Amino acid sequence: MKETNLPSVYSRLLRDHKRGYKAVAVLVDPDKTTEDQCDELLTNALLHRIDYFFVGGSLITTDHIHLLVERLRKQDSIPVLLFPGSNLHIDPKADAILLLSLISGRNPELLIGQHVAAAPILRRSALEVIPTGYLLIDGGRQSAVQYISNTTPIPHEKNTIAVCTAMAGEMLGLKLIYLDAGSGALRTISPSMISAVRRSIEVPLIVGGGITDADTARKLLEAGADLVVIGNGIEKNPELLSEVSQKVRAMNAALNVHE
Ligand SMILES: CC(C)=CCC/C(C)=C/CC/C(C)=C/CC/C(C)=C/COP(=O)(O)OP(=O)(O)O
Ligand SMILES: O=P(O)(O)OC[C@@H](O)CO
Ligand SMILES: [Mg+2]
Repeated sequence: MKETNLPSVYSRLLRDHKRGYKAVAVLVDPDKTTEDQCDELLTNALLHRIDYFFVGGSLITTDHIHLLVERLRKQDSIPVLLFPGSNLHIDPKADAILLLSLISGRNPELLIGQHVAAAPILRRSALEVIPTGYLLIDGGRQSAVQYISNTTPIPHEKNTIAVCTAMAGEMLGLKLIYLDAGSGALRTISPSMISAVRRSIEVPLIVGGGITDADTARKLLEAGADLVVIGNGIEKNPELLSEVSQKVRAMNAALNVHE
């Protein structure tokens, strides 16, 4: 791992969860981001004090994930986390990897199979591995993850299924729960599902999919998410980054929780 003054990524997530700090991650899709766009995004993210970069996609067809990770890691304050669609998306230069297990689905390859193949590579790397229970929730249209993973998302309004799945993931030892409505979702995860899951687990909770305005980000964080992830929304409207950051910083200030 790079020499840095930051605590490890997971201890930062856990500490922030315990003190009620609300955070924002920008999802960088290697297929949709040129090197110039990446530099611009980095400048913007530093200016507006975004908390994390997630790098990944369900399918990556270009080969510059390594270049992007390298560029994003030219700074020390925003950790770069791999958000992999498969075990082909491992870059040893990132700070950490969300080792996703797709626990809402019943595809053994994405529950444990790919992890077996990835294990020796991860062990040899200096990447911080964060075991993550990944739940795909219906977001109103078929997402890339749903198609690629060949799994059925949890229905939008079935909070109990999401709660029991998240609890089982936590009991199995997963250190984060990620509720994803899918990239470009027409509707985000509902605040009621977020609060129900929040009340049932102790580990930090990540929520993403279909967030296109700052007020929605605020509502999902208020419902109990610790961290919201935004990809398409910022790709389509770069101003959203500063809007969300302002809103979330105001929330943290009102809660008297400091960066
Ligand atoms: C064992 C390792 C290293 C990896 C396995 C990873 C697993 C189990 C993944 C689960 C399912 C999956 C395909 C998740 C991908 C999540 C992701 C990176 C989504 C980002 O959005 P896209 O789906 O690429 O959206 P766009 O269509 O907007 O590009
Ligand atoms: O691109 P969006 O819709 O913001 O989704 C982000 C992420 O949660 C998808 O896996
Ligand atoms: Mg993608």
